[in-house]
Amino acid sequence: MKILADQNMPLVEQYFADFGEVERFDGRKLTPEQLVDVDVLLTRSVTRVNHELLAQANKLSFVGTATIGIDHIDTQLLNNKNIAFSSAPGCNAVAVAEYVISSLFALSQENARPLSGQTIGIVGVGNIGDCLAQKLKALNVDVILCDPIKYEQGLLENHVTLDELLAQSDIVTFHVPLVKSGEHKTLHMMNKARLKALKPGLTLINASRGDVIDNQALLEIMQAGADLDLVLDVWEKEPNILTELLEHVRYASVHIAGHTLEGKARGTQMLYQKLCELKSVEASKSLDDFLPLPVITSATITQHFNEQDIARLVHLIYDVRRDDGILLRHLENDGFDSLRKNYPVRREFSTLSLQGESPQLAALSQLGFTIAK
Ligand SMILES: NC(=O)C1=CN([C@@H]2O[C@H](COP(=O)(O)OP(=O)(O)OC[C@H]3O[C@@H](n4cnc5c(N)ncnc54)[C@H](O)[C@@H]3O)[C@@H](O)[C@H]2O)C=CC1
Ligand SMILES: O=C(O)C(=O)[C@H](O)COP(=O)(O)O
Repeated sequence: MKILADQNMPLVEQYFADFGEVERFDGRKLTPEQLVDVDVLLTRSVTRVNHELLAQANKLSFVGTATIGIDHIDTQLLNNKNIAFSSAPGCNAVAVAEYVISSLFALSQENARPLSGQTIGIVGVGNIGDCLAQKLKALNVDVILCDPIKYEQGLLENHVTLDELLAQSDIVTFHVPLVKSGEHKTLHMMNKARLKALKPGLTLINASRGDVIDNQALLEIMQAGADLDLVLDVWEKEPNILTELLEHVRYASVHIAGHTLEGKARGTQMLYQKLCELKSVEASKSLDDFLPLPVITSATITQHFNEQDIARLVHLIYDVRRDDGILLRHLENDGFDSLRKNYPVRREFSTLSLQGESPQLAALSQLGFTIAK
């Protein structure tokens, strides 16, 4: 069996070598010729799997994307061609939620405004939005949710419309898929009219897909003096982003919100499990076999732990500001993609085991830290 895998997908050899020969490709440069005689194609979000790419795919029986977003895959085409398909739902939900939590604490410190007492609006309450909402409950913030699809399905008790959410929130964070048409279209859901109507001082976070916010309109309102704190991980037209926007963004990163070691590795593992299922083989390998020990494994916390101490603990594991700024300096040539490819190792909160007597342990556990027994 011949397996073709994106070069930015970790642990493919470890998981898939028993199935056959593994070859790597550059996600943005894959050509139809490379798919001749390939049985399994494993992608990330940057490879468009469409009619043109599959023109010479004579043996392809499985396509997997180690992502939750599937806007780069023509799933109808795969279905028509009888090619099995799988994404990796939930693989990076914790990572993205932790990216948001890290951003919230960084802004709270820099703006000298405690998180508790603020209202956070989450748009899209799937794997990520739900995980984030659970973590935020630990921090005494008010959370309001917008997800008309889950609400209509009876899967969400409280739901407000997007416009209600924008009016009521101090911080708004987007976790929707990119949907280009239909009743619940998300393409440019933050259009110029909505952007112009945002209340001064609001924080806008986008770690979903760049096209959810009209980037040109956002630039125009920022240039006109809009008072917004912007946290952008995703951009329209990646990797050729609207560079003028960068100077207006508090924390700018290169579509790495989901890139914890665990998040990326889980994506690979989920595709391995799917292929095992398709081939009726027992899935014997697991993440614990491959993940290295983190640099910091444990910490003791004191009785009088407060919100600022929690912020310090969060930033000990991941401070979003380590990823901000580098984008501006590395934009030339292959800057955006090379920053993604060479992204330094980032671990999840759960890799830190906490001990101590603090009443804050329950909240820290809810945030995702491990509590020592
Ligand atoms: N920046 C990054 O590194 C990452 C970005 N993403 C993006 O985040 C998106 C969300 O990820 P998950 O939560 O795992 O996906 P999910 O599919 O579990 O959840 C998406 C939720 O959005 C809701 N939704 C759809 N249209 C909506 C609308 N018009 N208004 C409000 N809600 C709507 C759906 O009902 C669903 O509950 C992905 O589709 C992907 O594009 C995901 C992972 C990493
Ligand atoms: O899961 C998704 O959807 C994502 O956006 C990924 O976490 C990040 O995308 P790639 O690393 O696959 O480009």
